[in-house]
Amino acid sequence: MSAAEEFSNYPPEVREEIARTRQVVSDLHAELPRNGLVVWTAGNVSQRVRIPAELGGAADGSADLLVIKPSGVSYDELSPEKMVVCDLDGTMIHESPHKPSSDTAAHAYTYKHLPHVGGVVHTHSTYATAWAARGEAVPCVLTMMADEFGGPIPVGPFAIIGDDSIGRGIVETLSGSRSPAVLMANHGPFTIGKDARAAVKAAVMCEEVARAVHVSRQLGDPLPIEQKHIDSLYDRYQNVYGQK
Ligand SMILES: O=C(CO)[C@@H](O)[C@@H](O)COP(=O)(O)O
Repeated sequence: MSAAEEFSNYPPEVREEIARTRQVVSDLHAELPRNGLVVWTAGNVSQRVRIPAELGGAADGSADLLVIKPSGVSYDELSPEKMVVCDLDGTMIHESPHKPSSDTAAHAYTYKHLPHVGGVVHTHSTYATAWAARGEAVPCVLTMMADEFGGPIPVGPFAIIGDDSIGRGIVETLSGSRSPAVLMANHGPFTIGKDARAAVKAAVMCEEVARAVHVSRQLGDPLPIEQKHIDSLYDRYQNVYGQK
């Protein structure tokens, strides 16, 4: 079935955005093993497909879609055509031989309740998951943490996969934080971003700082950073750094 037939109830502009997003999400999954963030098929990436009101969307984003990987498929077998398209209730909106990721409900809940979020990533990266196993937030003791996370990386509640309890934990925890990452207790990191690439970057940085702070704590007590310095570092990195 062609993409046009697959999503024939959507206007051409939306079908084109779905196709583009499937390519983006498929390609970004390669970043997870490349950065050492996953083993086997653990972990997943999704991106929101924004549907503007003039094309049949809702002002609050509730009619948007999400594109996510198929559950349990090896990273080297992923392709745009295998990416699954769901509504923000986590329900597939097309015929596919593939079931969506087992974390689809968590991704969908996050998009539904955080309209600014355009990408979600979940991994089981070793050091971030070790902090999650202890239910301890990663303290903001590195300038890189102030840059990317604007403070500590918070811990979310223990939640069982399969319904929206993980999504609720992500939203409740991140709604009160500048951090784009949350360590779900006993499970692992979930990250958010303006798009999937930003969420993948947050996952890479989350693992890096979790490792660095862990190593530092083997040597002694890391030095705290004053809040005013955290705020100025965060502001610079978010608004000035790079080619902005
Ligand atoms: O954390 C879990 C399962 O506990 C999942 O993220 C992981 O197994 C990946 O599942 P999917 O292949 O995305 O269905």
